Amino acid sequence: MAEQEYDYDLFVIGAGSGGVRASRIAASHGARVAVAEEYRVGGTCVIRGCVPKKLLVYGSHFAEELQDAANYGWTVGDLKFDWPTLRDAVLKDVDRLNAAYTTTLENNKVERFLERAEVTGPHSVRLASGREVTAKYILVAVGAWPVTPSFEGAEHCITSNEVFHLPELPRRVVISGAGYIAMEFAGIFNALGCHVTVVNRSETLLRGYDESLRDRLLQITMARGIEYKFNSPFDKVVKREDGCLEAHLAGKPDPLVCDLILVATGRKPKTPGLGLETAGVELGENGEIKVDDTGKTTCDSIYAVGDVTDRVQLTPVAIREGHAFADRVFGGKETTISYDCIPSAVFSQPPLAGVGLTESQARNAFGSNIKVFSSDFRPMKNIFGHRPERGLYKMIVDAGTDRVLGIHMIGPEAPEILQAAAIAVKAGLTKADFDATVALHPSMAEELVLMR
Ligand SMILES: Cc1cc2nc3c(=O)[nH]c(=O)nc-3n(C[C@H](O)[C@H](O)[C@H](O)COP(=O)(O)OP(=O)(O)OC[C@H]3O[C@@H](n4cnc5c(N)ncnc54)[C@H](O)[C@@H]3O)c2cc1C
Ligand SMILES: NC(=O)c1ccc[n+]([C@@H]2O[C@H](COP(=O)([O-])OP(=O)(O)OC[C@H]3O[C@@H](n4cnc5c(N)ncnc54)[C@H](O)[C@@H]3O)[C@@H](O)[C@H]2O)c1
Repeated sequence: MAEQEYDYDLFVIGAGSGGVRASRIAASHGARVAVAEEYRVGGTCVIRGCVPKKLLVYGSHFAEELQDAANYGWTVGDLKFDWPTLRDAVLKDVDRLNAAYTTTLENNKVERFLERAEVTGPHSVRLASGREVTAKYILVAVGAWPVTPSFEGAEHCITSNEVFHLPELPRRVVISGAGYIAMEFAGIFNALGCHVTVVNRSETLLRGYDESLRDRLLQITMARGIEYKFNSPFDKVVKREDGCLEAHLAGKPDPLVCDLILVATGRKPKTPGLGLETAGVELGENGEIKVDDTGKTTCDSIYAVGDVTDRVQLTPVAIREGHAFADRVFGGKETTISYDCIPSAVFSQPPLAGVGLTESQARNAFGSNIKVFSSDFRPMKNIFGHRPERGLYKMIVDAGTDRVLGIHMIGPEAPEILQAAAIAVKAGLTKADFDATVALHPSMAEELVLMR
């Protein structure tokens, strides 16, 4: 088929973080672009991920601020919290962003199909309406989907897809998993006054983060009232006649009785039923699309970006991959993405953030040739608020070159502070560079330049 015979230069499946960015940039390079979205423009991050989650974190954090306010001379009176008010305000903001993303596509002349699309060949896609369209290139940016392990009664549990729409705030919540979503929602529900039990099949929470920080989070959240059941896979869930749920855990005689069970046990690439086999696109064991360094799949005309490739499931990464794809294929720019030193954070309460190697990763890579600096401090805000909680910052340094290999922190505003510190780690700065920087006082961030 000659190039001009294609309906579009680019057809993007999925208008989420990666797909919207790729569509917009490809269109700005002059490509004729269309995008299909089966749910809502904006994707997981905007509609049911990062953004509404962060707003719930903000909303729930007032509990702590209001408690502390009396120490600062404020009389706040009777405290009341109304879940529907917060929920609806958050959902309204999601609508605003959904409209903003739609406008961006319109302004860039990207044609939108608000329906599901499936691949039918190397250059063709079928829409749910039955219409078949052709494109020189297809970009698969369909993201991932929550995984629910199969156990009896799993249909009574919810996932992060539903958690933003709860009709009422549950009194008792059981959360399955101890990763990002589990720890963030454990913090939100706990701050809003729900009784929270985190149930995990292993004894590790937040795998991949520095061990001492994870341990600190565990201690602080336990003191705040969150309960943990480790090494406890779900056996079954029973819905009682009174509407309550019983979570039966393997090897435990008594079930946990609760009002809501949130399953947060990971997300899997959303490739089932996508028709990728019709174009010879190979998948990996987890259903992820296999891509080369440029995002190209095993079919020359089909590319993939974001969570569907199951590399780093973070919004800024999907956005970079979408941008780089569009620049490379339609803008003639050779852009490569560096996956080194990607900063990340868990918006737990308190939050945790890290960049670069953890202490154990550094020991694996450098043996004993590393130095570990740490600051274990009680933030001024916590002292004044009569909170015993301590922050912990760690810096991992290559003893041979003095280069900072990683920074890891837990404490108030850790993600905000870490973003700036990540620039230094990415740039390869040394511990001496940190030491040479004058502290900004009084701040928590100053601990970064005071570790000796
Ligand atoms: C609760 C939660 C909190 C999160 N918090 C953070 C955070 O704080 N920071 C962070 O960096 N990341 C966070 N993430 C991860 C982040 O949301 C994802 O990494 C990011 O959205 C991935 O972008 P993507 O473009 O790959 O996919 P998505 O944004 O998921 O977009 C894929 C889109 O494709 C659509 N689609 C799927 N199949 C089809 C089809 N066949 N036809 C048409 N459309 C289709 C979907 O409806 C979706 O809109 C969070 C995720 C969750 C679930
Ligand atoms: N702040 C952020 O950046 C942020 C927030 C939320 C989500 N995300 C992204 O979304 C992804 C998905 O989040 P998540 O919390 O669902 O996944 P996760 O990979 O962070 O955690 C999954 C948890 O489920 C447990 N688990 C896995 N399989 C299980 C099984 N069969 N039975 C019982 N437990 C099981 C794991 O031990 C782990 O504790 C994350 O990997 C992350 O990349 C990022």
